[in-house]
Amino acid sequence: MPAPQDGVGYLGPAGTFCEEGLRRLDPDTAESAWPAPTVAAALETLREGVLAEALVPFENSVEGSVSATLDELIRGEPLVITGEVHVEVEFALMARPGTDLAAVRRIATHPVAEAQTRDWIAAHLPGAEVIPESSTARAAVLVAAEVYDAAIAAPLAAERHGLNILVGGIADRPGAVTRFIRLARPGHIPEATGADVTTLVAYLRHNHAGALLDLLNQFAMRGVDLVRLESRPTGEALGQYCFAIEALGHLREPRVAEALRGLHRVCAQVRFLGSYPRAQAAQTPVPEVATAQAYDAARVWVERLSR
Ligand SMILES: O=C(O)C(=O)Cc1ccccc1
Repeated sequence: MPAPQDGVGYLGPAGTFCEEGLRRLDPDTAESAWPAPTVAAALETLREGVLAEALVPFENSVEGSVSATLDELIRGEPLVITGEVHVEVEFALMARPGTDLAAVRRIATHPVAEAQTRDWIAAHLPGAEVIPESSTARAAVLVAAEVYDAAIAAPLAAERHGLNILVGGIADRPGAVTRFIRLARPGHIPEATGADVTTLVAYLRHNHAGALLDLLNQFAMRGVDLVRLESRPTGEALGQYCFAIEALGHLREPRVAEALRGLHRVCAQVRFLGSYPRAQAAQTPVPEVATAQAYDAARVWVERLSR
């Protein structure tokens, strides 16, 4: 199935957790959305201008970053995040009708799902081999095609691909949440809501003592709360890293804009990856000294002084 012009893509095939996320975020477009074979294919199609938007996994509460997505955002042509959705994932072991648990030798699944069901597999299927696939639903498709004995995927995938659930709820830590992000080409920034997050990638200018502290200070000095900081290899040489940063607030809030100006001064390079509403829509508390009014009053004061 080719990607629809100006449509929405997601990590497919049908029955992924990503499809569940899209249904929650945008039920109207979910029906006509394009199931991309990989995260990279979804983003490439978006960059080529065929798709208008894509929804891909970004982070999991147990496993951490989905590095395939983060690295694509760090390295490829710039894209921006315009929204996010959190999905509570439930893992089930599924097989073709007629297969019982004792016959399961080869299990396919996505690496994030494998990491969250490892203890269960070791306890219940100690001899089984686990094979990574590009998505949980792709694993289910390959079980239906008799390539593997069983898949670990969402119950929705069993429904979509004619499999039976052998055992449900097999997560080692129940209640894991995956965060999916909605991506577009740069050009549109959602309005500030007061409950927003800004995502960036920054490269330090010099590797001197305190370089990372200089970067962090840009946020601390402006009362901007960081909610994620992660180093990723730049891919250029061993020991060279960039930092993926997430801060509460929106580019159009003065304290965030000031922090970004500061970053621009102290960093070798900064890539803006979007300001968008948080999935948990609690309003971000802003210190009195960092409100838009406080910044405005300070700007007016300096302007007056220089007249
Ligand atoms: O493979 C999927 O279904 C995805 O959407 C990616 C994923 C895999 C495992 C946990 C959360 C998201």
